Amino acid sequence: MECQHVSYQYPHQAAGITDVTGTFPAGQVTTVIGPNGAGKSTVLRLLARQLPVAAGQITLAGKSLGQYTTKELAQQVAMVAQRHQLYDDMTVGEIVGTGRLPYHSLLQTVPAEEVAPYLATTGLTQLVDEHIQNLSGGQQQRVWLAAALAQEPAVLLLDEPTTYLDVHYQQKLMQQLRQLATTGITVIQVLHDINQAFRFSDWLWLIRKGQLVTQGRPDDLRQADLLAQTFQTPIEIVSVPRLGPYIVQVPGD
Ligand SMILES: Nc1ncnc2c1ncn2[C@@H]1O[C@H](COP(=O)(O)OP(=O)(O)OP(=O)(O)O)[C@@H](O)[C@H]1O
Repeated sequence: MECQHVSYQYPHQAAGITDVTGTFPAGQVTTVIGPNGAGKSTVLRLLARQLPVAAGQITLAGKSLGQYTTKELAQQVAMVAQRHQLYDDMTVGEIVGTGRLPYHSLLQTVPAEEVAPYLATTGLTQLVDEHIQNLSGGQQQRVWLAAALAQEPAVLLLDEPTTYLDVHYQQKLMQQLRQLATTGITVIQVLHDINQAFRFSDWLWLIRKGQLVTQGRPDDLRQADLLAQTFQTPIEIVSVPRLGPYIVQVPGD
């Protein structure tokens, strides 16, 4: 997936993103990082075509995103959003089944066996008949992930997917996303934990004030000055035994 000179402004707002050109390498995990309000979620929403590009273009497999039909796009791109509508009266199995809808006609019900593998990979098999409102925030987050995986997308977008997860599931999710990428899925996520971003990504986007500061491999972008400038806070890179380089925020003068 690629952005070429992409701009977007929210109606009646100065905010948005400006002239963003960059790539999301296929079959790799790209993480978008940057301060609050930098435009990270806006980028994801443009990639999911939830917002229209105002200038420039986004391409997927060489074809402009605007040229995909809604159904084609739903088969190609899945999004795990930051906030979700809650379907209180739906069970876990039913919600995960919604991910299969782009592959069925409207009147068809989704067979349970189609949903089972995605429940299994997200550890939800035992909760299949549970109503979503009875689940914890972290369990609900896994339901949305399972629904997105059930879409069998070429591109998986995740906006702060670790927010409701405890450290165990955060780690598990990061490993799972890497595993998914090895199967050819292009993973694009927004994370706030910089160290997690550097550790579990193949490619990074640094965004600030609606602009792409730079993109590159984690090893090339692990520079204290660059990160300090992007986040406007003093940063040092220290070495932690068994973990390697670790980015820490240090008190300013
Ligand atoms: N629906 C909206 N209408 C108007 N302005 C918006 C809307 N959504 C976001 N913005 C503005 O656009 C800018 C970028 O927002 P965005 O949510 O993309 O940032 P972000 O980097 O994801 O932030 P955060 O880290 O806080 O989630 C911000 O200034 C925000 O106030």
